[in-house]
Amino acid sequence: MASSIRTLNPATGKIEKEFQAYTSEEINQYIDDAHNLYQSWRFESFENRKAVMKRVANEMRKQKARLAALITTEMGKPLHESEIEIEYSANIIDYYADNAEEFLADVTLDTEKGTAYVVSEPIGVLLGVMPWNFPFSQIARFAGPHIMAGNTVVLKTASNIPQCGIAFEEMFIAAGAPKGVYKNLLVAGKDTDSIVENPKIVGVSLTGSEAAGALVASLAGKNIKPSVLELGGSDPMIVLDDADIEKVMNGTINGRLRNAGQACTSSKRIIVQEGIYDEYLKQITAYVNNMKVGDPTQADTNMGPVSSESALEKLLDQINQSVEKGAEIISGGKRIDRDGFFLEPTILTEIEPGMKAYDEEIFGPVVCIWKVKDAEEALKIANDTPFGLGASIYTENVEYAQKLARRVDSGMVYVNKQVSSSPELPFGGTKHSGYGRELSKAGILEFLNKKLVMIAK
Ligand SMILES: O=CCCCC(=O)O
Repeated sequence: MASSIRTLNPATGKIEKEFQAYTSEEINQYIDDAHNLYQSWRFESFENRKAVMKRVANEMRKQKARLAALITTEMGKPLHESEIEIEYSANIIDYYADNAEEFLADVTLDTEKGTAYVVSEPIGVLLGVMPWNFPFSQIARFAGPHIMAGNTVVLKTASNIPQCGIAFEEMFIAAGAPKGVYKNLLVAGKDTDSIVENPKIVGVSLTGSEAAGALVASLAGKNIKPSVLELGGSDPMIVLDDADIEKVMNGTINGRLRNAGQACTSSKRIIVQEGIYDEYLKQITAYVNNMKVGDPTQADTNMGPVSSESALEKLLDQINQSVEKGAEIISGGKRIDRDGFFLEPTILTEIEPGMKAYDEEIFGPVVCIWKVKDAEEALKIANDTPFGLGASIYTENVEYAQKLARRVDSGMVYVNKQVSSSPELPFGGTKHSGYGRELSKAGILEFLNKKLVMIAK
């Protein structure tokens, strides 16, 4: 039987490598190793943890070309985007190596009862369940903070990027990290449940679909384990009449078409005020019609394939079903006739509730545009979603943008820029986009025992 853990190059449609899933004995052994190492790692000095993690980040930079090629082969993003992702991943790891000690310093409390302070202690072995769309940076933002905090981690990546998962672990081996601090688990999705339930796993962080998140979080909850969920999104991008069209175009290109639109924080609903609508539609149509879509290893390629045949089929179904119900295709809308899983970059307008383009997350290069009378109508559409990850607002009236930002139901609002991430800025959502935060100081605080020490007077 063919393995479900495999590299299937989405640019060619060819299987390049298959992997055998670990047995449950192997999985348990690796979790035991992580648990055993935790007994000493938890008391390791910040200086020593930092030295290990700095070497991991350096290895990543040294091996950037090989790692970027693996990302592109396994999930299809253009090579130049993969290289940026490797740099970014190394930066995240450096950020926590440099700042963890300060973030986790004891906090003295004001009390008349005596001397009291809170110590931030690690809690044990954490499971990360990470997706394919950013194979390295998603792991970095999990492993970087929590290993620096003194936890140890095991990691399950999506089944379509096994070589990226293995390569991430190789960075730790090359850095001389102690065995057990980081372990990649080659396991199929169905084995995740038993890992969450393993008594030596004390917390889980998942980035992925709503369905996967609900399942993993319910198992974690049943076993009294904390979880962080970073799930889907249908981020609104509100464009007001006085917006700078260049910023709006940059925001659309980087915020909707980068990574072939396969980002949780992609601007999936672009809501444009009527005064700037025609100019925007003209410019975005011209851009989309001139995009170079194709081989992601070529330097001049703007967009590669989507991740899989099933992802492509789902996108085509979402487009076609919406069109049947009255949505209009301004550009694209079809599969590109070549090997691999390529979708024409697509522009859709006239989208109404009841259409998949309105009701569902569109995880691909489909620019969905709404025309609205004013900011109030824009806000109504923006908040009409079960998701609440990010949002962006484009206007030259920054004061007004900040007022609107407080009325958007989301975990992040960017003004005059696409939603993105940065080591020092918190990342996460509300509603069905999940809970908890990654990155920044907030990210390292998720899996800790905040222990009170109180010395009575
Ligand atoms: O799919 C979500 C990944 C977030 C992308 C980013 O880090 O900007």
